[in-house]
Amino acid sequence: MEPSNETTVSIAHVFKGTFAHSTQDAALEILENRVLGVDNNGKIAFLESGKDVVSLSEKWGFKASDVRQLEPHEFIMPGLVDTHIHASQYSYSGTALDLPLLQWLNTYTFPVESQYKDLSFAGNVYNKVVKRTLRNGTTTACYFATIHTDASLLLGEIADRLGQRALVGKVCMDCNNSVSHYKETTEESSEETRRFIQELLNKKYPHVRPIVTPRFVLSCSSALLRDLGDIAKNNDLHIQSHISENKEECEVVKQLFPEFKSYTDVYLKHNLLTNKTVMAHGCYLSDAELQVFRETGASIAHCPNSNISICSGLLNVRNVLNHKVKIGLGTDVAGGYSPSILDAIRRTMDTSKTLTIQNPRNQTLTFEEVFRLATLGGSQALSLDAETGNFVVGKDFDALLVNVFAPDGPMDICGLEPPKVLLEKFLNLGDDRNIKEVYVAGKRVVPFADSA
Ligand SMILES: Nc1nc2[nH]cnc2c(=O)[nH]1
Ligand SMILES: [Zn+2]
Repeated sequence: MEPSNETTVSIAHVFKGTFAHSTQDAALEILENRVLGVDNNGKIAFLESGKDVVSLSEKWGFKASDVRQLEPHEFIMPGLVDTHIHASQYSYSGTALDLPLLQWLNTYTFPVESQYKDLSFAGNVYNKVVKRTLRNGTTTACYFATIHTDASLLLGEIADRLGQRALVGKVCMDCNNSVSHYKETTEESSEETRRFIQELLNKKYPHVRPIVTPRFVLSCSSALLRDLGDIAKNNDLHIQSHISENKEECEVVKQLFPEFKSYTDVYLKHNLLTNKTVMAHGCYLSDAELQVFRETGASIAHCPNSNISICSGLLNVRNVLNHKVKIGLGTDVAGGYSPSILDAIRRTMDTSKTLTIQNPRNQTLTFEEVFRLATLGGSQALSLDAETGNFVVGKDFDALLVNVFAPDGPMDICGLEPPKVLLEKFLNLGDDRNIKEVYVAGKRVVPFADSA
């Protein structure tokens, strides 16, 4: 399309039909008969009434034939945000769910992760996990890789090449009593983290950034935690780790760090809780700890599949929301067996309903609230909501084009359904067959390019 005379920006895509997204005020806003334009920088240029399409075409310089008219059973929603996923554990997802956390790490996780020293092994799995998550609608992923710097850089390169927005973490750990070859010295871990950050930033990938990644308190010495807190602070970087996932883990943290008020206090005192920190799980955080999250702006990645699959616990999301702590959803592959955030949505509802069964005073989350957690909530939890998360003019267009009744898909048409019903059906019954197209920053990334 030609740039219009009135503006230097040109329009790359125009969609007309139904849009569903969340805002701070509304967990679900359905916009029918709207027209949305995406500019050549991948940003949302306008979102207006469908009646204005002629005047918009004159203003922005696109032709009527450029408008993509959605079918009645199609809609566009924001891309899904996975706030916590171990790319390196994808190879054994769907297996090894018979042990609790600490034994699970020693028996399955550390031996597999140690293999990522081999770049061809790493490249093979990392290609597959990025493609699988993109196909399932994950436009933003916050990844743990392994301790290996070059393999972690390769994950960044693959996310960039396939067009996924990603935070990528080289895992840091200088304590490991069970699989002793899978750890670094304190100096190595800090030095390699610096190299990882520098080399990833030097690539100037537009949508892939480094995230400082102490594995968790039990894998890191106090000296390493302090170094990582300093590195994050000096470079204004994101931070991710795990917290209060499992009762045995919480007990061991208490024994090893008796001088700290709580698990949260250990991270706080090592400068690891900031408004760019995301902590996975948090099943056993006290109200006082949630208050610290609120004060620091740190967020929680809720990983319900993992919490149930390795019998860790049930996070009370309602209580987290009542404390005004930022929260998004995570798959936590491979503690969680599914790479899909649609699955995380369903497990979040199941967990919430389980808590209501246990205590009817626990107010069940609504599907609209969980939709927000999976989209805008995730972007807020990763402090990326200035760029993505919903359809606000000026944000990047990260979106899914959903066809609820895709041929050979999992749902049948039984009548004309309103858009809210179509969305609810997709969230509960849909899968990648319904995700016809995926866009990240205005670029169509699914279906994959022939070269992918
Ligand atoms: N679920 C999960 N919890 C952890 N805590 C420390 N490492 C891990 C991990 O790899 N997975
Ligand atoms: Zn995890």
